[in-house]
Amino acid sequence: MEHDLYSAHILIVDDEESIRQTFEIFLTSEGYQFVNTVATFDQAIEAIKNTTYDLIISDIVLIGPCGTDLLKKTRELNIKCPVVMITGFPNLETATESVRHGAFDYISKPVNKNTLLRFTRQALLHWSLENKAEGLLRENEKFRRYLETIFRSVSDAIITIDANMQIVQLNETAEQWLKDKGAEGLYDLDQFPEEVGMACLNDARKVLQDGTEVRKHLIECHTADDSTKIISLNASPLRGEDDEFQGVVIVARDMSLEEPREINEIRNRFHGCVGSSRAMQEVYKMIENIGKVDTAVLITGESGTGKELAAEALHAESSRRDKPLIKVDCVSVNENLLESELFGHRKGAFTGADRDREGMLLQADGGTLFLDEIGDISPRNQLLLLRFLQEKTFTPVGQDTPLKVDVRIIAATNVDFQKMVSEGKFREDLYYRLKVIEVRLPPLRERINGIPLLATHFLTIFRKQLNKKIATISDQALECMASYQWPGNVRELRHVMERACVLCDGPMLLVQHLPDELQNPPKKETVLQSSPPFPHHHDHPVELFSISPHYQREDEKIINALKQVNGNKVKAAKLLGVARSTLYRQMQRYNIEE
Ligand SMILES: Nc1ncnc2c1ncn2[C@@H]1O[C@H](COP(=O)(O)OP(=O)(O)OP(=O)(O)O)[C@@H](O)[C@H]1O
Repeated sequence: MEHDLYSAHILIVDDEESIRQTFEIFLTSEGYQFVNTVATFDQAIEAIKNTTYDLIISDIVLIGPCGTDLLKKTRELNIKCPVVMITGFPNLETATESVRHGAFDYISKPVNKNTLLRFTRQALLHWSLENKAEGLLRENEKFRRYLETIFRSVSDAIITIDANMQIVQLNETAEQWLKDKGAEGLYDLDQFPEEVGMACLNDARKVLQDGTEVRKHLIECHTADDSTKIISLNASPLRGEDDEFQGVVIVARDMSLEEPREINEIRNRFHGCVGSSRAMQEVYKMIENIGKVDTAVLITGESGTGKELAAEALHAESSRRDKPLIKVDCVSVNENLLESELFGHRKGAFTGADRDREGMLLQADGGTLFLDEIGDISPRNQLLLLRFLQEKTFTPVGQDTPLKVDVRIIAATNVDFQKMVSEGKFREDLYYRLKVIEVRLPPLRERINGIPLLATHFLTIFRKQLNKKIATISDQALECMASYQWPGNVRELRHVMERACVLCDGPMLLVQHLPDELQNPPKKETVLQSSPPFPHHHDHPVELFSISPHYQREDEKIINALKQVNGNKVKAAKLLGVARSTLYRQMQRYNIEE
């Protein structure tokens, strides 16, 4: 903020040269970088038209039209920056009058340095706060429009009812459900098919009484053409700012339109993503919903969690799917070249620019631009990107006129953005603009239920690639995968599976084919390995190390095997299906005597 104040543009208007000079010196010596001075009303108007000023300081008395005329003219030109008047004693009346006309304040002559600096600072602080408030308003408006788009575009009927059971709002789908349209804009629950109207009324009353939601109320609805529809209703209380009850929102879904998978709800794949964990179901649903709207999206998640795959899925879910998806890895492009890479350049714009170059934004016109590792871009590129998001226009390096394109931006990062913003490394305004919609990809350790499916997916890929006959993965190997922390996430799992497939020559992928760090998970987690790690239903967190009577403890298993073969470790290892080295390690770990 302090820093911004000094880069403000200040215009001094005074017909006395000595005053102009003194004011300019006072301000520039304080650190203000852009101070311009003019002598007359006409010169001031000319200056205002050429430059956007943040503050105008004008003498009331000028040769020709006066300072108050200048004030009025600026307002006519829709310039809202603060105007401070300078006045001599006889003109005090005019000065107070000008404040009534919208001047920020006035200073009486003679003006000393401290007074000038104090007024300048106050006016600029006020202006900066006002701009910030306006920015927030604009953000709010954008968010409102975004919600409205969703409200309009969803295929569920959304009905809002006030505390008197009167409909206050319907979305388009709900309007289509009305059997009798009635007078424009006036709706009643009676206008819906009878069963729907009644169910809405009853659910709304229940919400009103208990103050809690009614979820998945399934009703039959008999239509005019004698078919039966199944409608699922959800009713939630609508509360105002101070939590007081304002009504009920009912979301009704025609289940007969649903694809069977949505009733069943678990999806194992979504575009290129594989994963059945609950966390990934949320991600799929989110991508499906936001694919349809055009807002910028920020994908966050640790390295290797599938951010690029998510961006591809988002593009495929959008109406832009037949247009290009252009990907830029912001860290792999040289910082200085990124600007021309994104925005393009004209021949001769810089040394080495020997011909015009079309930037990625232009290539993505009509489609999507995926900016990977956006946290790493320079402040200048952050600014240019912000401008593009605000205005949808950009200017290639070395060109005067801006170009307009229709491109959706999807950005991804694996760094803690909020921290970068608070450390001043990333622009807050750009951050907020990007994060209106955020898709967070959970790290692999938070979705261990999905590991068997992913591992099998990679097994299928590499088995084919390497021409192997590996049919499956042992439960113990899966247990090791479940208790590992996966710093490299799915990418690391992919590598682990590739390596294991190379090493494995039998029909089953075993613990011995896994890297050491997976075979030896941290001590506390290896005390017991008993129940199978993955229950058949995927939607409950897995209890990895509970004791089950059907499974022997690992140390007992080893002792028994050793007993059976009279302590012969080669034979015992074979019996247990592990490498001899693994057996030695396990014996050490469990303190089993030779
Ligand atoms: N859900 C998934 N299903 C199948 N493969 C996946 C999944 N998630 C990630 N992968 C695979 O893991 C690797 C890394 O994925 P991706 O490049 O999308 O991750 P990222 O989050 O963009 O990584 P980084 O932050 O390092 O750029 C790729 O080979 C990708 O195909």
